[in-house]
Parts: sequence; structure tokens; C-alpha cells
Amino acid sequence: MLPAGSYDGTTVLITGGGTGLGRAMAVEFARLGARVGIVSRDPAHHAAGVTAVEQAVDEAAPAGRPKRAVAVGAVADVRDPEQVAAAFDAVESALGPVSVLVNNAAANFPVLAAELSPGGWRAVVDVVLTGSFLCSRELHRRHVARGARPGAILNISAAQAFTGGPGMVHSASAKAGVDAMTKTLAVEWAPDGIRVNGLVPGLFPHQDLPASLRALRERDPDQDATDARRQPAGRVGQPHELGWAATYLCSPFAGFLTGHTLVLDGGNHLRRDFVMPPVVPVAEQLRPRSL
Ligand SMILES: CCCCCCCCCCC/C=C/C(=O)SCCNC(=O)CCNC(=O)[C@H](O)C(C)(C)COP(=O)(O)OP(=O)(O)OC[C@H]1O[C@@H](n2cnc3c(N)ncnc32)[C@H](O)[C@@H]1OP(=O)(O)O
Ligand SMILES: NC(=O)C1=CN([C@@H]2O[C@H](COP(=O)(O)OP(=O)(O)OC[C@H]3O[C@@H](n4cnc5c(N)ncnc54)[C@H](OP(=O)(O)O)[C@@H]3O)[C@@H](O)[C@H]2O)C=CC1
Repeated sequence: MLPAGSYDGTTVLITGGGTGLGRAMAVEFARLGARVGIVSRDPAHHAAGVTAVEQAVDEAAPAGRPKRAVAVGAVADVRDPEQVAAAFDAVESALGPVSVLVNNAAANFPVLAAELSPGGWRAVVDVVLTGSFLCSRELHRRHVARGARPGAILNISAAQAFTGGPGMVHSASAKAGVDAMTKTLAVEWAPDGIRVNGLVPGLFPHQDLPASLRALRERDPDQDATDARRQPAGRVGQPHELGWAATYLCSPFAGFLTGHTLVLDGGNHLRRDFVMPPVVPVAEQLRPRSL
């Protein structure tokens, strides 16, 4: 854990920060003193994120300390550059200039590549890859115009980017693009004082995931134990652990680190051997079945 107050005076914008892992990261930034802007499509998700952040900050604050503005939500579909700019405006007018951006918003659903429509491909690639680019570009534009420094961007990726993602060709391809963007922008924007890194969560189950992804696990009545057995570390990730990694990567303690993607998965993406479990075709894995 970083020292208390590490993010005092810093405004962090997290896309998709109202649910799941984005919310967990928002809470950890706020615990360390950050003000947090939560940007996504659904105001109900913003409300959940703001409540979680306020609760965590209240718990950590000494009794009687006056309440401060710690979190706001702003509506935007990250696929639309005008909505992205308007959301930055809204967050900055409430919380001050954004110097840390977490590109966390994502879309994904299991589908065979042969059955994926052009619209389904575009929806996922546009949210994950184009959305991360548009938000990064907005942070960079504002940061440079102000002559501010330092700044940090964190791109949330997935191990599918390195291995491919059978049953999720759209997400794997988009996340691989995000990883290439991390390295490219790290070099282009280092002279502007903006670091760009990536963070890959391994298996982090939570209830906010869309039904199509939760269903992959819920076929198994003993899902938690099965998930744990499938990880070299013997357990899945806990969302606050992703927050700990995110707050480190965007902090001055990582001030010389840029263009790096950190994998937080208990070793799972390295689990390759000559002897592997029998192959089950992806079409069979995705076929609905009764238990
Ligand atoms: C941790 C436990 C789970 C274990 C499983 C393993 C997980 C591995 C993880 C891999 C790494 C990545 C993880 C993640 O990204 S998790 C984050 C997931 N979160 C979300 O996806 C939230 C947001 N998602 C959405 O809102 C929707 O899914 C969607 C992307 C579809 C929303 O976009 P949009 O509003 O534009 O959607 P539309 O309804 O207009 O649809 C657009 C086109 O997409 C087609 N579509 C939509 N859903 C499906 C589906 N389930 N199957 C096939 N096609 C689908 C839809 O038909 C549209 O296409 P057309 O225009 O051609 O009709
Ligand atoms: N959970 C896991 O095991 C893994 C997660 N990841 C990655 O972690 C990150 C967080 O995922 P997780 O928390 O699990 O999933 P969630 O489904 O909980 O989060 C996705 C978030 O993205 C937002 N979002 C989706 N589409 C848009 C859009 N068009 N514009 C703006 N915001 C959008 C959603 O908010 P709203 O609906 O309000 O727009 C939501 O808050 C993602 O990048 C994901 O790929 C990677 C590997 C594994």
C-alpha cells in the first residue's frame, strides 16, 4: 500500500468506474486522497461508484473532519469524442484538472468468430480500443494545453491480448490493440510528462459482469472452488488488489516506469506445458447445456 495522502490534490478519471473492477480502483485511489470522476453511460452505475467512494473515504477519515467533494459521475459513451470531451469538462469543473486517466471501460460477450456480426465486432472494438484512444487523446490535449505535469494513463487490458481469446475474438483483438497503443503513446508522450502503462487483470469474478459472461461460470454449481483450482496461485483475484496495482502504477513511485503492462493473475497466463488438459472445441464450450 502507498502512504496515506499519496493522491492528495489529484483528480483521477476512471471510465467504467461505477461497476466491478473500475469501482474497486476508484475506491483505492480515493482512499489515498484522490478526487475521482466516474465516466460511463449509465447514471445508476455512477451513483453506485460515488457511494462506494464516499463510504470508503468516510471510514478512513478522522472523526469530525469536514467532508470534501471526492467523486462525481459524468455520462459518456467512450466511442463518441464529443461525449468524451463533455465528460472531461464536467469532471474538471467539479473536481479540478484531471492528471490521471484509467481506461477501464470495456465490452465483451462470448461468441464464435464465425457467428460474430459486423455490428458485434464494431461494438466491442470501438468501446475497448477506440474508446481508450479517444480518452487518452483528450487527457493529453488538456494536459499539454495547461503545461501541466506529471500525468499518467493506465490502460486496463486482458491476457487474451497475448494468447488470443478463443470465443472472444473481438475482445482479444481490441485488447492487443490497446497494448500496442500503451507502448506507442508511452514513447510519444514521455516528453510531455505523461506516462502510459497497462494493467492486466487475471480472473476477477464479480456480480456486475454482464449475464453472458457470468453464465460461463454459473454452469458449474461449485464455481468458486473450480475457479480457484484453475489458477496456479490457487485463488482468483480480489478487486481491491487491482486497485493497489493501479494506484502504484499511476503514482510518483512509478515515475520512471512507462510503456509497461503489468499482469496481475497469479501466474495464470504462463500456464503452458507439454501436457495440457484435453482440448474441448470452443463451439462445444459455449453450447448451452443442462447440468
Ligand atoms: C470473471 C468471470 C467470467 C469468466 C469468463 C471469462 C472472462 C474472460 C475475460 C476476458 C477479458 C475481458 C473481460 C471484459 O471485458 S469484462 C467487461 C464486460 N463488460 C461489458 O461488456 C459491459 C458492457 N457491455 C455491453 O453493454 C454489451 O455487452 C454490448 C457490448 C453489446 C453493448 O454495446 P451496444 O450498446 O453497442 O450494444 P448493442 O445491443 O447495440 O449490440 C451491438 C452489436 O453487438 C451484438 N451483440 C450484442 N450482444 C451479443 C451477444 N451476446 N452475442 C452476439 N452478438 C451480440 C448485437 O447483435 C449488435 O450487432 P448487430 O448490429 O449486428 O445486430
Ligand atoms: N473481471 C475480469 O475477470 C476481467 C476484467 N478485465 C478488464 O477489466 C476492466 C473492468 O471490467 P469489469 O469491471 O470486470 O467489467 P464491468 O462489466 O463491470 O465493467 C465494464 C464497464 O465499462 C463501462 N462501459 C461499457 N461500455 C461503455 C461505453 N460504451 N462507454 C462508457 N463506458 C462503458 C460500463 O459502464 P456503463 O454500463 O455505465 O456504461 C462498466 O462500468 C475491463 O477493461 C475488462 O476488460 C480483463 C480481464 C478479466
